[in-house]
Amino acid sequence: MKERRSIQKLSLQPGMDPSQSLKCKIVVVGDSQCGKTALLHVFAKDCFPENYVPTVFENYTASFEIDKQRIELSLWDTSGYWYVSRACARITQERSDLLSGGTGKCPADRCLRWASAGRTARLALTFGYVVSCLCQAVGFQSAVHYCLGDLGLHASHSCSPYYDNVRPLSYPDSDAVIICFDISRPETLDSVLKKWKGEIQEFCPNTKMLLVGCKSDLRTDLTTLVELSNHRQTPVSYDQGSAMAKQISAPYIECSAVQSENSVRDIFHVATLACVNKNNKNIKRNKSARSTKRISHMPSRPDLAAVSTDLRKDKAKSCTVM
Ligand SMILES: Nc1nc2c(ncn2[C@@H]2O[C@H](COP(=O)(O)OP(=O)(O)OP(=O)(O)O)[C@@H](O)[C@H]2O)c(=O)[nH]1
Repeated sequence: MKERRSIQKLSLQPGMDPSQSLKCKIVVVGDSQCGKTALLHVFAKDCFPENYVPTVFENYTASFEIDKQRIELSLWDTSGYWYVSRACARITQERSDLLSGGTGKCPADRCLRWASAGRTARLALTFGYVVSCLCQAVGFQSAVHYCLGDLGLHASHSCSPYYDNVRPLSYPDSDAVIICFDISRPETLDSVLKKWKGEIQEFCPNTKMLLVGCKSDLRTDLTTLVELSNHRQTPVSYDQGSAMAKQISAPYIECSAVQSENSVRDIFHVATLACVNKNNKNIKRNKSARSTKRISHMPSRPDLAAVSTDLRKDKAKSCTVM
């Protein structure tokens, strides 16, 4: 796991004691290719990643300064591949006809053979390739719909792929979880209820959630609009995102990692505030042992409580949240 550090834009105030800095752990989840890595990269590294590389795990560090208080952020990027083995198993079982003629020479056929052999982790990495082969057979939208379909409704942990076993390792001791979806792919918003809310409630039920609509620039992108309208779809509206956020009792924020660094900063600003407020509440509960199912140690951080009120004021100044 690589560690990246950035404090470029976030300097300590003169005279401030660095030992006073607070620590927050923020985990970022969401469907594959919805924009998690770009979000983190823009915030922590100040640049938009040019090439898409599927994430297994990445760990970033950055620091934030709010109202003269320095806050060290530990940022965890996770894999969005959760439906891979289900999708591929389903393709294997039901739709091998789509790939008929495959004698082992067709790459998709080989991928499916891997699936049959149970090499789901490896298969996950080639999932995009399977979809692209399906695209050739049945067209893009059908392939995507087929692979995503209503899998989430039926997904259970007993048949979850490799990444579903690995991702929960990120959750312990998290102060906030950012659930991302892609504004240009409505099905990724559906996954918030089908997948992410449940997973977070299982592994860290007391952790604050934030819902983030990524790629807001694509809401008005002509190609995106045409492609979606061909399938009688539209980009996710602000109101739809906001309604989902209400359902999961989370703040809602949108951003474009490609167009607006400020929108990305706002997200981490709000996430940091959520962490601080959460710890403040924990302290008020008299450091109660109401920790999560799999979190055995949640350090008490009285210093977080001290700045909580100021940070709330700061939030009001610079962020627009629900
Ligand atoms: N137009 C636009 N494209 C974006 C934005 N953010 C990310 N992308 C693109 O979306 C694709 C996926 O981005 P990632 O950040 O790697 O997605 P991810 O959620 O980390 O994906 P996994 O690692 O598979 O879970 C890449 O091709 C990015 O260039 C954005 O704000 N606007």
